[in-house]
Amino acid sequence: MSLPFRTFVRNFSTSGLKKNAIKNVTIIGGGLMGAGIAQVAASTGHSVVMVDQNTDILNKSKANIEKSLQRVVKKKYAEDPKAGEAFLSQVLGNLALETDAATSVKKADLVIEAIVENLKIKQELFKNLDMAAPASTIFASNTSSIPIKEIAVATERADRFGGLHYFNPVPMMKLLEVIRIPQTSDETFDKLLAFGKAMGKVTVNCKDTPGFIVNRLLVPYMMEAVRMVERGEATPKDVDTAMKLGAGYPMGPFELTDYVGLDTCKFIIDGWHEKYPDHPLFAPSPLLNKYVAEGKLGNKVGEGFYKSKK
Ligand SMILES: CCCCCCCCCCCCC[C@H](O)CC(=O)SCCNC(=O)CCNC(=O)[C@H](O)C(C)(C)COP(=O)(O)OP(=O)(O)OC[C@H]1O[C@@H](n2cnc3c(N)ncnc32)[C@H](O)[C@@H]1OP(=O)(O)O
Ligand SMILES: NC(=O)c1ccc[n+]([C@@H]2O[C@H](COP(=O)([O-])OP(=O)(O)OC[C@H]3O[C@@H](n4cnc5c(N)ncnc54)[C@H](O)[C@@H]3O)[C@@H](O)[C@H]2O)c1
Repeated sequence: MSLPFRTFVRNFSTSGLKKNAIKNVTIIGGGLMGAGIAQVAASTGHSVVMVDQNTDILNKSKANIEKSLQRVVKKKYAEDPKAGEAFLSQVLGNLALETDAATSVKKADLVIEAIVENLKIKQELFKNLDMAAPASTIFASNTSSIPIKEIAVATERADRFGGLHYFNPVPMMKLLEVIRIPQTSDETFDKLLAFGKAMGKVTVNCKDTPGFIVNRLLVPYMMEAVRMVERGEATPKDVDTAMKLGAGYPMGPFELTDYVGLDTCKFIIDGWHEKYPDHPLFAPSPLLNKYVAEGKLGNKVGEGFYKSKK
């Protein structure tokens, strides 16, 4: 539907930039995903506030961002180290750290939640943010598996709520799944799509169905991998080798689980098992549960199915 001319003109400032474009972004959760989202948003000219529970965690998140940025600079500015330094300081200049979520959203155009994969904790967070953020602020969750509508119900802004599902590692994975619920307004959805593109992502439009698109296909594949090992039919190493050399995947399922985090994987499966108790696919995995119980959560703690290289 084409915009009336006067609306078209109103939406553009004299500089030609879209006047209502998302500029100020708050990321709640500075873990694997939140730090990556903050890094890419700051690298693409957005003003970013990254929030986590304490300054120790935030300092570790920032250190991870700097490590990742060094890898980007080494590749992108190999011929011009000075430009690389300028890029690095510009990106870090776009990034602020905050432990108080309510303060962090005062000027936010968009809030992206990337905290633990737990519905009640996400709902509690958004309920509090709903009271602190301006009415115009859009809320989005980076959840892997929880229905966006079940998170949005904790707020009074379902029309300004959507899903932005990024992929790990965010600086390298081009895809962004943009999810709308029935109440998401066209304006909100358009802004989320435009923001994804402004971050350099290729967006796909998703309905609020279990696993959206990628995880709907990825979870069955990865769960069958772990059942194969539980049945004694193959080792994790051979399954990974087979999928890399036989199917051309950059990582096998067990390497990927270490990369994603065994805790997050367990949260996903436990959530779907609770919702669909009779579905055999989501029956808990004794092997995955054993590793999580032993604290072997993957690369982020140095060991999962494998001991981490780096
Ligand atoms: C099996 C047990 C059962 C488990 C149950 C499962 C149930 C739940 C499962 C669902 C989980 C869903 C999670 C989520 O919702 C959805 C996802 O995110 S799924 C994950 C998607 N991502 C992938 O599949 C990643 C696949 N891997 C890759 O693409 C590549 O391996 C890589 C990560 C890009 C790394 O590249 P490689 O070439 O392999 O290796 P290098 O590490 O040497 O990197 C090369 C080069 O790339 C640049 N680079 C790499 N990483 C970064 C980074 N983080 N930041 C910046 N730059 C990076 C860099 O230039 C590297 O060169 P170097 O610096 O090493 O010189
Ligand atoms: N790990 C992946 O590959 C991946 C990919 C896509 C989406 N996701 C989703 O992203 C979300 C985060 O996953 P992750 O892997 O980054 O987890 P993570 O454990 O690495 O990070 C979660 C962060 O949230 C913080 N946190 C928890 N509760 C908080 C609160 N109330 N306020 C502020 N910060 C809080 C934690 O301190 C931690 O730093 C989950 O919903 C997950 O399903 C994960």
